[in-house]
Amino acid sequence: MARRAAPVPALVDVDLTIDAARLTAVRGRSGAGKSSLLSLAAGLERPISGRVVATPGLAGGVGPTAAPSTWASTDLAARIAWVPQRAALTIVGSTVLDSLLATGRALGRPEDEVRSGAESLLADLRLQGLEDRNPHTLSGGELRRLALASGLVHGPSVLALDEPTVGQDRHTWAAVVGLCAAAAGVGMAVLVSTHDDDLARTADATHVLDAGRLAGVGA
Ligand SMILES: Nc1ncnc2c1ncn2[C@@H]1O[C@H](COP(=O)(O)OP(=O)(O)OP(=O)(O)O)[C@@H](O)[C@H]1O
Repeated sequence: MARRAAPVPALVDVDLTIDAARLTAVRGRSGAGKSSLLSLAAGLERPISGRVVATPGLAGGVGPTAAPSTWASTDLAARIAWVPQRAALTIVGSTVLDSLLATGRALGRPEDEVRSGAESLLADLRLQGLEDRNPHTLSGGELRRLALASGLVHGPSVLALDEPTVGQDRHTWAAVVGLCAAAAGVGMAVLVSTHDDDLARTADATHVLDAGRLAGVGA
């Protein structure tokens, strides 16, 4: 019988502040802990020790010395958008447009605001013309852009994006990166994990994870 390996922590001693109105990138090798960090920052998982906190001005952070968590007392889903690598997880409607409207409605935004926001996101992300398509018929890159639109449609305060530029061509890459910058520009705390040097160069701050530890600020 195979012996069970001892558990290995995905993150160790991570102390990171994610600022509002900034694009923060996390880089690191495959398996370094980037997705785990995003998942903690988005409140999807709890750390074994330490805390994930949000402050009223909406900086978020992960760290052992942070003040008591306020996430529990807030409408978490409305404040945070998490767009995972497996984008299909975030798609909830029967058509592309429906999926955006459903997300916006579920999070309590007024119908006209949701609709105009959805249409504008589809245009910004070069998805116009695909409104009536079943999301399952989209290409991988289209599906990832739709997931990004779903993350933005309710105007969250924190946007956590796991490798958002994977599968994009030159034009759609520019659309995705432009929207990430625009989200930070309107005050969101945008956190991206990425292997994409060009995306990392556009970030306001870049951190490097190495085997679960923050190994410094990278170029
Ligand atoms: N649910 C889990 N159970 C066991 N191990 C896990 C789990 N989730 C992540 N890990 C392990 O934790 C480590 C960090 O994984 P994580 O997905 O955060 O890495 P990553 O830096 O995002 O990698 P990639 O760039 O390949 O997406 C990896 O060794 C991974 O195998």
